[in-house]
Amino acid sequence: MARGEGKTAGGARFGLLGRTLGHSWSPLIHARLGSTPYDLIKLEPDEVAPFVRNDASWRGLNVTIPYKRNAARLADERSERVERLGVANTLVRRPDGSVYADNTDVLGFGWMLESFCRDRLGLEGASALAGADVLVLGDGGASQAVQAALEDTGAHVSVISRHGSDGYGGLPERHPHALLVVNTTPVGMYPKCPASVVPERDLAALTELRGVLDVVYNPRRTGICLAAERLGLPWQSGLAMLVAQALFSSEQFQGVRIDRSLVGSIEKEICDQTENVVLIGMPGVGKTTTGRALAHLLGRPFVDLDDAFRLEFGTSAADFIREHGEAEFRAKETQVASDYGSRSSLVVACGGGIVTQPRNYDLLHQNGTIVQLDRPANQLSQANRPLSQERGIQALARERMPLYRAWADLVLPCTGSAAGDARAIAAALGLLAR
Ligand SMILES: Nc1ncnc2c1ncn2[C@@H]1O[C@H](COP(=O)(O)OP(=O)(O)O)[C@@H](O)[C@H]1O
Ligand SMILES: O=C(O)C1=C[C@@H](OP(=O)(O)O)[C@@H](O)[C@H](O)C1
Ligand SMILES: [Mg+2]
Repeated sequence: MARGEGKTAGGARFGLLGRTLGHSWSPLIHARLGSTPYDLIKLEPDEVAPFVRNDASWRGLNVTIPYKRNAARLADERSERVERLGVANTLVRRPDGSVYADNTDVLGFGWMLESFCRDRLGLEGASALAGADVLVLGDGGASQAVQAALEDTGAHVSVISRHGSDGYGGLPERHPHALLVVNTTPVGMYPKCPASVVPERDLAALTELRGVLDVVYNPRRTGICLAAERLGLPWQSGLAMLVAQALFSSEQFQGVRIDRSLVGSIEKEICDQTENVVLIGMPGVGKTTTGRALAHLLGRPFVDLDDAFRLEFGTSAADFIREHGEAEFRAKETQVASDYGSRSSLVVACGGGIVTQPRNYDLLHQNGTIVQLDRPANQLSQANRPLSQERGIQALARERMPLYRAWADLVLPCTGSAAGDARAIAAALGLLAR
């Protein structure tokens, strides 16, 4: 039996049951909710029934693929939601030893939908969706939970899938009145990101669309969320659903009501921890130096994309440009940006020309807050910067300053010390220890 670490002998015990469990936020979330110790429990199919039925050491379990059906079947009693869907993500061992199954994915999505409708769409709540057209993308397990929560609102739900009668082609023609789109497919999930199952032009053509929800939470902005953001539409990643389902599970594990405002604060804590800070700006402005200082301040890994380029291709960015020209450099620079942009919790310093390629924006913003360092052009270092030397700083600034501005979530006028700039960025992003 390949159990997770931290097993407790005969005591209260919580955990996530699955077959292949990579990194999971659930232990951290449940620690905040009071369900500890919370382990990752990896079992082979033949181990699941004996563990669930006979191992008296666990008190509460979350269950993930591929065991949600087993969980529903193995329970002595099922909630109405589990009876309806045939899948459970929550098991509770009662004092008499019997096992109760619930599905808090439904409740978690319901919570996310309710707060999205209220806080982002300005509606009275999800019940205001009654009669509205909602498109649910995908027809797998997550889709079942989303559909169940939407049914309760009275919305008119259309399930879009590859194999069903209602496919992905021509959505704007078939569903011209869609008000909300919910992605339940794994398309766009790390590491194959950013990606979207619906092209941006089709979202743009849905003229009554008010918002986009995704159940995927890594990266923070999937392809469909990035598209929504560009179209000026409210969007929400699946992190809210993840935290909310954990809260509803934890309530059942402990048999108490838990403060609902914890959903927002835990979600924010995870966002703050995982979102990359990405520095852009003119060559010589101080991205590399300030980036290193910021990483040190925050205790995070630092990646300079020019260093990563040298590691990957065996030559410095400057030498590569001198030898092969700029166009070839840009193609390779995008590969490097794609790799590091999809990771989490990094401080990333870009090369000054990263903004010349529009495709790089989604790669860096999917998981990152973009910060422009700004200082007067006459203060910029030009040493070993072939493009600054050939084209002149003023010409580069004319071309790039509007792009830096358009990409930046935050513009930082440099103060004169890298450590001071690092502190100013951390403070502006709310990342200093509270
Ligand atoms: N805050 C700062 N104040 C003064 N000089 C700085 C500052 N940050 C960086 N420098 C200097 O400016 C030059 C360019 O910095 P660098 O971090 O390589 O910029 P970039 O990565 O944006 O091209 C380096 O010589 C560095 O020591
Ligand atoms: O401005 C540019 O086009 C470049 C800037 C450099 O990075 P810095 O901005 O860190 O100097 C490096 O990526 C390459 O020489 C190209
Ligand atoms: Mg640099």
